[in-house]
Amino acid sequence: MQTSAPSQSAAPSDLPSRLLVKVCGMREAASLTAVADLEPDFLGFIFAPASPRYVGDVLTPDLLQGLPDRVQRVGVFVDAPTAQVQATACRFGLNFVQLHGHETPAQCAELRATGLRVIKAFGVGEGFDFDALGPYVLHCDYFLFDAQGPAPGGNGRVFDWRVLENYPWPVPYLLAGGLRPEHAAVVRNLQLPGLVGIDLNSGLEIAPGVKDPARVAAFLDGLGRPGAAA
Ligand SMILES: O=C(O)c1ccccc1N[C@@H]1O[C@H](COP(=O)(O)O)[C@@H](O)[C@H]1O
Repeated sequence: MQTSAPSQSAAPSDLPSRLLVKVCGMREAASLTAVADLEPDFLGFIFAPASPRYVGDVLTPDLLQGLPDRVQRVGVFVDAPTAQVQATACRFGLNFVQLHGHETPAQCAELRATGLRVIKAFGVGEGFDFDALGPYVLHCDYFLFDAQGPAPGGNGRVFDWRVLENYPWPVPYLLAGGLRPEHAAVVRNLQLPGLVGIDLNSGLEIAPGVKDPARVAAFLDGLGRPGAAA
């Protein structure tokens, strides 16, 4: 177990026995296949047009439908209308939506009512107000904590993870923000309440949206995940 859950967190039996790994910002077929072979728990696809990792026309539903079922497909959206998120999720067979903008608790609830699972992302800075998360607690499957930066996500910035020592809610969360292979050893030993997984993105790229499978493998190796080979 990678976490020490406080009394208000999910019961230990609800938490995975190892850190979940999401690799985000996948676009083209070659690196998608190579990274999927490394058996991440989630693969993320950016549906925010302003992102350099925007899937655009490069990603086809066929490409996603070819992924193994054990890999959860996550669509990342920034302030997109519910109907658009839902239609995209349906078209690409997404399991999760990651909401990386100013989406409300009501929108999280609406999307969850359609059967999608919801990850709500928050940018963490100094003096982060955990109370602001309260209205989201009943409507999200996971939270995701990322660094604040000029863009809504994908900034490649690491925040001070010690802020999360005071995490007070029962919703499990993923840690994101500028994670690179050299962080793996530290991440592996993090003891933060509620932490169940990590999200890897720009720190593992050859170019925006093109992941380097060797760097992904190196991170998984550093986490001590067996079977992760380049
Ligand atoms: O990656 C992007 O371009 C992006 C754009 C808009 C919203 C979210 C985005 N990515 C998410 O950002 C975090 C942190 O990424 P990084 O490691 O700092 O590059 C991660 O959760 C991505 O899913």
